[in-house]
Amino acid sequence: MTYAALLDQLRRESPLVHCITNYVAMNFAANVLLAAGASPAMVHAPEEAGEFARIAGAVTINIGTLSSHWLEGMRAAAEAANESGKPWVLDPVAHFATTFRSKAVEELLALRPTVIRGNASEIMALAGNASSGRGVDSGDSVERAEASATSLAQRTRAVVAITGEVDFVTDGRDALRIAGGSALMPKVTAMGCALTCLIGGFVAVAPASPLIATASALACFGVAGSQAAQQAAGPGSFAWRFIDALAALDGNTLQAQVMPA
Ligand SMILES: Nc1ncnc2c1ncn2[C@@H]1O[C@H](COP(=O)(O)OP(=O)(O)O)[C@@H](O)[C@H]1O
Ligand SMILES: Cc1ncsc1CCOP(=O)(O)O
Ligand SMILES: [Mg+2]
Repeated sequence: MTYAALLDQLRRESPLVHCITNYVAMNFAANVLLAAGASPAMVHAPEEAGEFARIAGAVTINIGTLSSHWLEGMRAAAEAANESGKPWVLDPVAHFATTFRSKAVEELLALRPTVIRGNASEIMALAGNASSGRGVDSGDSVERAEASATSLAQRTRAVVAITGEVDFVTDGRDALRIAGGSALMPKVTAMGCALTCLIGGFVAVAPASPLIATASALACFGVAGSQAAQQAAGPGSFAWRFIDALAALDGNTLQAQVMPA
């Protein structure tokens, strides 16, 4: 299965991706999924999140703007995804910052996500190691977090992706690095959150290959990010150029971004 073939499949099947993401990210993440070829739905109410998860191809859960009410919706969606055999992706935004967040993430981890995607500080802290994260932005390098990702993947049996200058993804045994992107990406809010939603799109079309599916989403961001940065005057024009670049992405460019770690 090539990365190009997976992108083709995503565009052809346009999977319904049930996203529980934060208020900051909702609009941008939905536009990222549409540009890539998937069909996003932002649904977080506990009254309907479980029911919706059953009709989606995958679920993504992001704790960026958490409240008790949202957490109830997250639990319902993750449980329904598990019961109906759908993959789900966890984005533990700034989970180390408060007791409420860290307890919520512990609870969600116990529901066995298929993929976990975070920045280096988030993944180091999730593996129980000291990190220099402050709020939603990373204070650590991907390289420093790689051992944490491997141990977290082995403990949780999830695929774990760390994003940053060069991304790293592992299932606890095999590992890949994904190059590309731009230093403008951490200057645009919700880039990481939107990427988590796109991972949901790829695992929806390749649920049996979560490592390759996750690497495909990371490679899409790598290529589109490098292309958008060539013409961008700053973070504002980068953001809309990035959406355009994703929509125009040539799948044959993806393979060159990925190397074995
Ligand atoms: N310095 C960088 N150079 C190239 N790409 C980057 C850089 N920092 C982040 N990215 C890319 O930005 C996207 C979001 O990652 P990141 O900023 O780590 O997430 P988060 O917003 O969760 O902290 C990923 O595709 C990642 O590869
Ligand atoms: C600024 C902010 N505050 C709470 S969630 C959020 C968005 C963070 O997005 P990302 O982690 O993708 O940069
Ligand atoms: Mg960010």
